[in-house]
Amino acid sequence: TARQLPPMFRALSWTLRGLHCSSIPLSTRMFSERADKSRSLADKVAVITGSTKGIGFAIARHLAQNGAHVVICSRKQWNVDQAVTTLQKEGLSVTGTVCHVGKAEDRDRLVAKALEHHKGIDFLVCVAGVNPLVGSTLGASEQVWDKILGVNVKAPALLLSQLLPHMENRGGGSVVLVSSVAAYMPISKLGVYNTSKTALLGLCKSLAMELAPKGIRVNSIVPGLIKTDFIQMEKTLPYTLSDLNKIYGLQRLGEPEDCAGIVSFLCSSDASYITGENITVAGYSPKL
Ligand SMILES: NC(=O)c1ccc[n+]([C@@H]2O[C@H](COP(=O)([O-])OP(=O)(O)OC[C@H]3O[C@@H](n4cnc5c(N)ncnc54)[C@H](O)[C@@H]3O)[C@@H](O)[C@H]2O)c1
Repeated sequence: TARQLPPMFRALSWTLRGLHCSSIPLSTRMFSERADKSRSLADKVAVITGSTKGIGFAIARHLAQNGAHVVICSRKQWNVDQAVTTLQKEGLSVTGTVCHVGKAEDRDRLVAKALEHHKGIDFLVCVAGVNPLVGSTLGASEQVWDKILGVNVKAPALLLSQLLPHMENRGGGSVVLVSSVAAYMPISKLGVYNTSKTALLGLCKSLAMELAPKGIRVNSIVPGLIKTDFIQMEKTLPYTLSDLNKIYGLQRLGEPEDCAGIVSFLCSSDASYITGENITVAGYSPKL
């Protein structure tokens, strides 16, 4: 296989392989070839929740371009199939399964799917998040509290506890949680969601401390406003882009890809001495 060749021939082999993939768009091929040569995540297995679109999908693509085998998931089979097909057509090593992260049986299925590949798991990236409520915090029903805290906070911890033995088998690993600037700077009418994202910052610190002796690093990213379907509901809030530009230094909303490179880095050995950090990806705000 290409991996058994000396480095110079290996690089040539990847290039030739890329050139033969004529169905893959040139821009994607050039990017994949560039990523293939470094292959910083080669032979690693990554599980990414909520990864069939938006931030999760961008992270899945980036980790796979860096050589990882990526297992994607979300709640609908059709979305999983579509995302897997898109990434496989780009020559990436990706499989997927349906998983509602709040359901124990779905998490079991996700773990089993991930173990099909290398009999071990190296990375967990928890992206799946919900916000069914725009309204007053104290007006939120118990059902709403349970749903938001269940999916956004409890599920990452429960899924990690299921994956942990398989990460330990690999001698360590990296976990990345996805919080939000709402954790630091509450967004009005999203009180329960804000609270869930603040809880994730604490979860990150606690897990980092508990898992450090096992060589498992836990960090979180803290995105600002990123252009995905998730912020459609923000249309109901009293913000315009120019309001936001007063808050965000780089004068633009983020793209899902803005969150992907940092996750790849946090998974890689370049970040081997970084754990328990909450890293803001929000175009700079003096208010954070
Ligand atoms: N877009 C932003 O501005 C922004 C900012 C800060 C944080 N975030 C966080 O980023 C994460 C991803 O959001 P996005 O903007 O990419 O949204 P998105 O709606 O584009 O993607 C969310 C993904 O999560 C999946 N998902 C939702 N509930 C799930 C569940 N119970 N089980 C499994 N999958 C589930 C969806 O199917 C989808 O694939 C969320 O946790 C969100 O809180 C988003």
